[in-house]
Amino acid sequence: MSRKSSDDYNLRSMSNLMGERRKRATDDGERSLIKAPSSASVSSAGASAAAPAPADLERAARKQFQQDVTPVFVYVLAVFSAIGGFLFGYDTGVVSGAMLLLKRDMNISALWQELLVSGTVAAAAVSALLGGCLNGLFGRRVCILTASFTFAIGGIVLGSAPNKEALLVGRLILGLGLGIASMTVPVYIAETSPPHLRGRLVTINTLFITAGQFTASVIDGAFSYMKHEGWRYMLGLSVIPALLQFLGFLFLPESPRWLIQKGLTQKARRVLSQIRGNQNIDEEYDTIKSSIEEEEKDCGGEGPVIWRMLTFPPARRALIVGCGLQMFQQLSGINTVMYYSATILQMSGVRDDKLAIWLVTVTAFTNFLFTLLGVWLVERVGRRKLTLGSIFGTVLSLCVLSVGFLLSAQHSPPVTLHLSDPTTPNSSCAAHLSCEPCMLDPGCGYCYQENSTAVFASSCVPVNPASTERAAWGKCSNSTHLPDSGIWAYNFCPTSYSWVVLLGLVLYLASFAPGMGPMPWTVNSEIYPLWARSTGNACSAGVNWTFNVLVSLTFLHMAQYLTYYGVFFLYTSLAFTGFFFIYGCLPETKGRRLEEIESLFENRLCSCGISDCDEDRQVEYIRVKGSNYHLSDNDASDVE
Ligand SMILES: O[C@H]1[C@H](O)[C@@H](O)[C@H](O)[C@@H](O)[C@H]1O
Repeated sequence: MSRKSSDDYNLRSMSNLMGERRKRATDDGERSLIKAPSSASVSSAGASAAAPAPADLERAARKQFQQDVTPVFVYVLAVFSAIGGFLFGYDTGVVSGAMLLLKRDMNISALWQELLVSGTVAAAAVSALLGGCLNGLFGRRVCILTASFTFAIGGIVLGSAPNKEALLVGRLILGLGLGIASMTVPVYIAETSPPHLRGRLVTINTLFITAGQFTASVIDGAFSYMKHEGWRYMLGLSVIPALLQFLGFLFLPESPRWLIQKGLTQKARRVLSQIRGNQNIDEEYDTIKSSIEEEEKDCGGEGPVIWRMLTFPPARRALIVGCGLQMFQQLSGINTVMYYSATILQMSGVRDDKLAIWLVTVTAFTNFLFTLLGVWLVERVGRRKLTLGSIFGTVLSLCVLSVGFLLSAQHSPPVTLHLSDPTTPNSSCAAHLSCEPCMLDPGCGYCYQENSTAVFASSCVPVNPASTERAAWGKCSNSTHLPDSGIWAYNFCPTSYSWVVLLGLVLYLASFAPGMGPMPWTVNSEIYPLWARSTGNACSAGVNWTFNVLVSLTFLHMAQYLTYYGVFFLYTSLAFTGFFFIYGCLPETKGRRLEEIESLFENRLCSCGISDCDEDRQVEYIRVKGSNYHLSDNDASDVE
């Protein structure tokens, strides 16, 4: 029934619109569009020479339809929801700067640092998975309220933490909020947006993630000047946006789709008309309702949702696409690149720590700017082309980064003075012959002086157990840089090829941020049928967080065995594999109603089969299935 009613809805809407359109066609371009038939359409429709092409009619009608349905409230919902994205970016980004101060104030060991950073991400992975059940049971609004409340509590615990144990508790609480927010917000935005804006509004959530990361880097920079306790402000400030979102959501409505699914139809009707402003919502409401009823009959049988998804081919294909996208997003190394951008900048000759912190702000801002480009592009070029173009650029820029690291390693400066270690005689540092192996050894660092000749012999010396910012002994052990002391390079090597790495970094952000950054979230919010949406998003968000923690935790260890360029070549090959996955599996979802998208995954060709997935084939497929805006020959005369 729903396919039929969905067609009726689309045809009726467009017929009405076309009628009105003719009356008030003032725009010359569009008037000629309606009047001028294409030869192809004439022959295909078998109509007279003056008849408009169905595709042209559809395009004009769709454009008008879209202009008619964009009330401001839709943007208000999206922005308040996307504060969840802001907190995601802020809380994951701020910790690197806070850690520098915490190391000083609380003398935190390397293990505890790792726990404080990765504990949050690991907790997010678990709570994203649990978030699926919570969403199904209590709805999107309650989940967003819970997440913002959790963020606020986490921020308060962190800001007032008396010791490292309390810090860990605060970071774990934050992680719980992060997981729920990351899977709920895109779903809520997608379910409340009109189809023609859905991609853009969901992508705003990722824009807010990058805005949160940028703000975190600014706050890190500003509070790094505080002698003591600056970390309290850095970690505690997230309470403000969390409370803002909490208060906002006390007044914002539940997703109408969830309400209909739960049988709360009167309320759903009220909410839908509130969201759509003064539009007539009858047809949209009927279409959603009948699709949900049909889905309920046709959703893979009995048992837990995840089991039904795995055994029902269209839902299983959607799940593979959704989780695959999130996995390849993280395997492309975004968080390693962001996290190590300070190191990359130090390689390029930035020696001043404070300046390096501020330059990280520039990296974060670049990420934000290019995500903004993604917001602009997503409804113009569509999800598929944007993601493919983005991952292709990401592969190329990862190649540039890897070559930069390779050249730097091959021209690594030598160790000219091999000192025997007075305090730790068994240290491996004395054995390293050049900076590269010395820097990759976690126990050692390279001590040198810029442009020095033999006067200042460069050496590989053990790191100070209390702080990686100094050597255990020798010229680089002094924190107050004396005129004859050296430069301490703990995780980088001086190189004249740093410009290649810097170029790679800029290209990477420019390619990754518009597509691979936001599209996995956007696509996941729209590809699952309603009965599987919470679970599908929970799984894919869980995959995102799991690979996030895996990639960040393994980077340094892998670099020890594979070197920096080895690891970046590995990311290159993983991203290259991702390109083929996306090429073969990702259908175009632009402009379709959520209820139509499921049918894209009924087609084996266009979802994880052979790579033949171009838009024309999809359009044809859906036309044959009779579930799209496309007009058949008869429909064209209806519109006339
Ligand atoms: O989409 C986001 C975004 O690209 C962020 O910059 C990144 O840190 C996240 O891990 C990712 O999920």
